[in-house]
Amino acid sequence: MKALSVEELTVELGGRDVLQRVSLDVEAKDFLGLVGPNGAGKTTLLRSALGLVRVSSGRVTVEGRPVRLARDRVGYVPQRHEFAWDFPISVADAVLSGRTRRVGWLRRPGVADHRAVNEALERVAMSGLRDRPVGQLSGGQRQRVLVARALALRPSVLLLDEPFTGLDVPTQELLTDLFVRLSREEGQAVVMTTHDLLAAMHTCTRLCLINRTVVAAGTPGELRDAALWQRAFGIRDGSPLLRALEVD
Ligand SMILES: Nc1ncnc2c1ncn2[C@@H]1O[C@H](COP(=O)(O)OP(=O)(O)OP(=O)(O)O)[C@@H](O)[C@H]1O
Repeated sequence: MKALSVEELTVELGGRDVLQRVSLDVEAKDFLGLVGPNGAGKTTLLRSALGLVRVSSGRVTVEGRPVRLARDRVGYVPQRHEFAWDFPISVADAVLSGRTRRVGWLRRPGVADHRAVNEALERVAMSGLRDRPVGQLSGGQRQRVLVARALALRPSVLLLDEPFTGLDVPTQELLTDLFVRLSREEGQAVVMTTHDLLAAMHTCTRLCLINRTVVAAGTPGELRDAALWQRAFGIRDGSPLLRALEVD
């Protein structure tokens, strides 16, 4: 069974098709890089897998079930600016809030919830800052909190929206190692949007080039045709990017 399956998905926003007949399968153990230019519909695609956007046609399923029945199986790391950092809560409580879909708004968190929070904080090396108000964190620390918040749900699909933006190299490496381990060793499906194409080529097991529709998908080795990248990004022949990507 596919961890995540997108079939002929069309999404209309503001009177136009932002996604047009997008189809994509993600298996457990995949670390999929979703790449494309600004406005290509990457975030919209992630949000569709969370049931946060109205689908015009097509469907999205998680482990064979419609997303509305599988919300507790999908962890989401939004772009950093989307989180309410001025909310007066501690790191541990922010991470615990990731369990809401499992705990519900009314039930008090139990032992399993606190254990999941502790484990998630450890995985992003943030245990030492668990009582710190989130408003006092640096950008890299905030990103690690968002990742821990998604992991606290123990999801089978982890969706990451530009997780490396503005991070220093050690934090990028810590998170890259974590995402690789989660997918390859622990069998989660990880889907990441990114503008860092070189890093995606090196770390992702598969890439999907998207520009409102899927231009190409495959392993990095299968995407060595420069024409695909030119079509997805609208870049010219001989662009330095094509050389950097070593495509021809
Ligand atoms: N709520 C909305 N109403 C109308 N249009 C929207 C809405 N949300 C997004 N869009 C439009 O949908 C398109 C795709 O946006 P989306 O954020 O999914 O792209 P993206 O690939 O993630 O872009 P970026 O790389 O810049 O983050 C854009 O043209 C955007 O303006």
